[in-house]
Amino acid sequence: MARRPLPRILSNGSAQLARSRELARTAADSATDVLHPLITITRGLRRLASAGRRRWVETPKERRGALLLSVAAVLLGVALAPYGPLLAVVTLMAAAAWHGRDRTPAAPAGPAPGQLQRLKSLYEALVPYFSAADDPEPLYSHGGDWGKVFSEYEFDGTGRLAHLVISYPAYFTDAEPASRARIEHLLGAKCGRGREYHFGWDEEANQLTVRVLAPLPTDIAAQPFVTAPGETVLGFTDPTRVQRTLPLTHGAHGEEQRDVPPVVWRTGIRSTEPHLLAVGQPGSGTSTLLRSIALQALHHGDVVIVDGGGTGEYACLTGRDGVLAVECGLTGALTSLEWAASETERRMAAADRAHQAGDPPPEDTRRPLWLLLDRPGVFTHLATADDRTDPQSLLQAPLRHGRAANVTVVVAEQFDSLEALAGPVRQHTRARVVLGPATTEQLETVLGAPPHTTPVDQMPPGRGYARLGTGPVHRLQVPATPDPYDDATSDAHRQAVLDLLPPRTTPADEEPELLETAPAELGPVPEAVRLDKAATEKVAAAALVAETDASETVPARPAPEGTAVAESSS
Ligand SMILES: Nc1ncnc2c1ncn2[C@@H]1O[C@H](COP(=O)(O)OP(=O)(O)OP(=O)(O)O)[C@@H](O)[C@H]1O
Repeated sequence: MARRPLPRILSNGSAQLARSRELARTAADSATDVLHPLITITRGLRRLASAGRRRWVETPKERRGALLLSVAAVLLGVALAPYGPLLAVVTLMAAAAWHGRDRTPAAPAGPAPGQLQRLKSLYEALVPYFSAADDPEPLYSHGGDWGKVFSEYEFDGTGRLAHLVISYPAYFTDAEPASRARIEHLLGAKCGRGREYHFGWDEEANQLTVRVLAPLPTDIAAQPFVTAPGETVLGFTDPTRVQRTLPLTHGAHGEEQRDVPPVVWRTGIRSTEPHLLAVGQPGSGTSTLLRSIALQALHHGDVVIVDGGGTGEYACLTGRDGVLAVECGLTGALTSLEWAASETERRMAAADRAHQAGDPPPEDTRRPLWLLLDRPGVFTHLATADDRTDPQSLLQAPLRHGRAANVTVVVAEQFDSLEALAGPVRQHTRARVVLGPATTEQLETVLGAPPHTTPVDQMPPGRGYARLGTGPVHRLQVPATPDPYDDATSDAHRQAVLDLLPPRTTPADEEPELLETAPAELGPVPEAVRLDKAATEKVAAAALVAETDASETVPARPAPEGTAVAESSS
């Protein structure tokens, strides 16, 4: 069947439309030019008329007669004088043209004097970095033309630069992090401290775009986030790199709503960063991050918490549905992690058997299990002193096989104990978070790349950076998820956390005896899934390992020690 051509209006309609639009615009511009004097005179007449009306209204009633008489006398004089009416019309038109002129002040043609001074001094500061002695046509030279290199600039209400596009010579080594860092440091200082700047290097066009970033919101408290299973919200960031937004409530009583771009971490079978490491100075908010992750994880999975800090920051989770253990001592930590290691192996073996039989993985291998370790370095030191097993050595199986077995490991550690982290922990935690104040070197060591933003002078708690695998470095603000048992916690935040806690399944006073059982929906609790501090699980796990011959599913190959953190995340 022959194809019929489209009607001309459809085939080249958009070109015609554009042409007609252009014609209409030209006609409108010409008409405005021609009619401009008429428009001015009309506007002037209107202004004169309203001035006359105002004068009439302001004149006291007893004097209005005299005023009317004098106007009539003037009109009569004009009418009788030779060329009077003509002269009167010309005078009126001239007065209307004068009063009708456009009085909006013309926009300044360039920067204001203060702004000009800022641009000039910024240009001068960049000269040593962007010039070379043997450059025959230097783009930057002392006393040179700043207009050639600052193609766009914008100032904020306080007169400080808010946006700037800088051209630089092609020979500048913009691929070298050290060269970039020098320029970014200089611009951060010259454009005004106390703000965060984003630097966009366009290596192809030899252009650097500097943007001032708004502070991240600190008023977002813990709340149910609209995410899919397997997604965890680490915190919030700015919209420059993240397209997705989450609808959130905020404000003192959660009365306001807004959409905020989140940093979402995906875990489970398809995750490329199945485990996370969070690092910070003391008090930077890493425990809060772990609490926030635990509350989200409990929607779909079970959680084991090992708290090396020992300050009881996770007490609110003890005995809750899905919380298998909250351990603050070395013995308990070892017991729980031994169980977690054997549970990982059990899941692997069960899934393997199902694969070989051509069946889907059994239900009890699919429920996510989360191992949250806060400051495991403390237990490592204790174990070394007492010549006992390092709890971190028990993480090998969960770290190596966690993705397939639906076991996720999250470790929080302080900067000064980073060397206490075992090799496998550094190697397998490819999702990274740094909270609180940190030097560029520290950020690079943990994240594997420097952030494209300048550091903040005053870091609020829970502020930092996140990087998932080899992705971009995001600014991060963790939602406020404080310990509800802390006296310093505000009522609104306490209530927000309490609302998210699952119901208690174990009376608190039974905790020391029996920590937790597996959730009811898994059916009868298999021996290996019971976490009983009286060491029942050790026996059960040992029996299970013997039964499934774990050496087949979990290679006993020791993890490479001493892997640099930077290497593992880049
Ligand atoms: N995202 C956040 N929003 C608001 N406040 C926070 C946030 N994160 C932490 N804080 C507050 O900062 C303080 C320290 O937090 P947190 O205990 O989590 O820090 P930490 O890094 O675990 O320190 P430490 O190991 O010394 O306990 C707490 O008072 C906490 O409420």
